[in-house]
Amino acid sequence: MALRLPAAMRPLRTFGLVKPSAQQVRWLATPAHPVTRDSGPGTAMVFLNMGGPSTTDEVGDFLSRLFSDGDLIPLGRLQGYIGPLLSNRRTPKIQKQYAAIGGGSPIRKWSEHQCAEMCKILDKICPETAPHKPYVAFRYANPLTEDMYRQMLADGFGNGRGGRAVAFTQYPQYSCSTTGSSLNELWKWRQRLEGKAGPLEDGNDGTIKWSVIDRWPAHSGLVEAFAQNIEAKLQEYPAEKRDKVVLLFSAHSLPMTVVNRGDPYPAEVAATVHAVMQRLNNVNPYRLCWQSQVGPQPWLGPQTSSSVEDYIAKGQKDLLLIPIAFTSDHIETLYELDEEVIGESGHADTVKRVESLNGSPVFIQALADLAKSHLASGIACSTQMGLRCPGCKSERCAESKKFFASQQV
Ligand SMILES: C=CC1=C(C)c2cc3[nH]c(cc4nc(cc5[nH]c(cc1n2)c(C)c5CCC(=O)O)C(CCC(=O)O)=C4C)c(C)c3C=C
Ligand code: FES
Ligand SMILES: [Fe+2]
Repeated sequence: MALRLPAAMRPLRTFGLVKPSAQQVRWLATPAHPVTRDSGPGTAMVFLNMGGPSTTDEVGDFLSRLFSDGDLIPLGRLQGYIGPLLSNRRTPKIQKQYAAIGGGSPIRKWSEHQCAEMCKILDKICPETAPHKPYVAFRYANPLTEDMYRQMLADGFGNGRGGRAVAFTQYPQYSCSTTGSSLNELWKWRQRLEGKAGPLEDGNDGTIKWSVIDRWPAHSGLVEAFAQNIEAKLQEYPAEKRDKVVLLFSAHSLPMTVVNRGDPYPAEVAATVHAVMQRLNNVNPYRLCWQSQVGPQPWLGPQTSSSVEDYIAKGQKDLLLIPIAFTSDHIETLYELDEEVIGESGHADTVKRVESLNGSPVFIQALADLAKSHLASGIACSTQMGLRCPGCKSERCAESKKFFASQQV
C-alpha cells in the first residue's frame, strides 16, 4: 500500500490546476528558500555616501548639489543664490582635478562593488533576512537618494507591502555634515514618496521599516582592514627604518563652526586611529591631521599638507599617509594626497600613501559582519543618533532623528 503523506507534506502539483494551501506553501518554501516574515521582497541594504562625479561633465551638477546642501554648507536664506555662484566658480578647477585622476571619481564603482559583494556574503551567513538586495544612495551624484528610493518601491518594497531596509552609512565616523545630511535626505524622500497604504495583516503600516547603521569607527573588521593595508605599505621601507616611519593619519577636515557645534566626527576619527594603533601594537610614532579645507573660514588642523612639509623640514622624511575617514579612493586621495602632497613634497620615494580599502576582501567581510550583527540586534539606530549636537538649531535634524529612532524593527 502506498504511504499517504499528511496533507501539508504532500508534494505540490505545479500544473496550475491545484491551488496549494498556505501551509503547503510555507512547508515548501522554508528549507530551500528562507523567506522574510511576510515572504516580502527581502532586505534592502542601502549604502549611503556623498558620491562623486563619474565623468568630468557631471562635476557641475555634483558641485551645485553640494553647495545647495544646507547641512554641509549652511548659507541660510542666501543658499539658493550663493550656492550656484560658488559651484559655478569652482567647477573648472575641480573638473581639471577629476580629469587628472582618470576622468571621474571611482566612488560609484567601489560602492556598487562593496555593496553587492557584502549582500552575497549576507545571503549565506544571514539566511533569516535573505535575499539581501544592494542599493547605493548618493547625496550629490548618481544614483541619487530619490532615484534609489523610487527603485526600491518599484522592486516591491513599501507601497503597502512593507519590507525592511537598512541605511548603512559608508562614513565610518559620524558627522552631521555627512551621514547626518544623507539621513536627512533619505527622510525627506521617505516623506515625499511613501504614502500610508493601510495596515497589513500583522499590524504594520505597509511602509518600509528603516533601521540605520549610523557609525562604526572602531569596528574590529574595519580596524583589521586598515591595519593590514598599513602593514603592507610599511614593507616598502627598508627593514632598519620601518619602525621609525611616522604614520600620518589624514581625515577630511571640518569647519571650526561645525566642530564647536559639538559634531561627533573629530572624536570618532580619533577613536579609529587609536584602535588601529592598538592593533599595530603602537610600534610607530603617529599623528592625526586634517585635509581638504575649502574657503576662507577656520578649519580643524593641523593641515595634512603643511604637516608633511613641517616634518620634512625637521628632517623626518619617512612619512606614511593613511586616509582614515573614507573607505574608497576619491579626489582627495588620488589628487590631493598623491599629486599635490606627495608629488610636491620632493620626497616621493619616502613619503607614501596606504591603499584605500576599495575592494579589500577583509573590509567587505567586515561590512557583512557588521550588517549581520545589526540585522540580528533589533535596534533601529545607535543611542548616539538620538542625541542632537548641543549647538544644533536644525529642525531637519530634529525630525529625521525622531523618525529613525522611533522605527520598530
Ligand atoms: C568624511 C569625509 C568628509 C567630510 C567630513 C566632509 C566634510 C565637508 N566637505 C566640504 C566641502 C567639500 N567636499 C568636497 C568633496 C569631498 N568631500 C569628501 C569627504 C568629506 N567631506 C570627499 C570624499 C570628497 C570628494 C568626492 C569624490 O571625489 O569622490 C567638495 C568638492 C570638491 C572641491 O570643491 O574641493 C567640497 C566643496 C565641507 C564644507 C565639509 C564640512 C562641512
Ligand atoms: S547639527 Fe548635529 S544634530 Fe543637528
Ligand atoms: Fe568634503
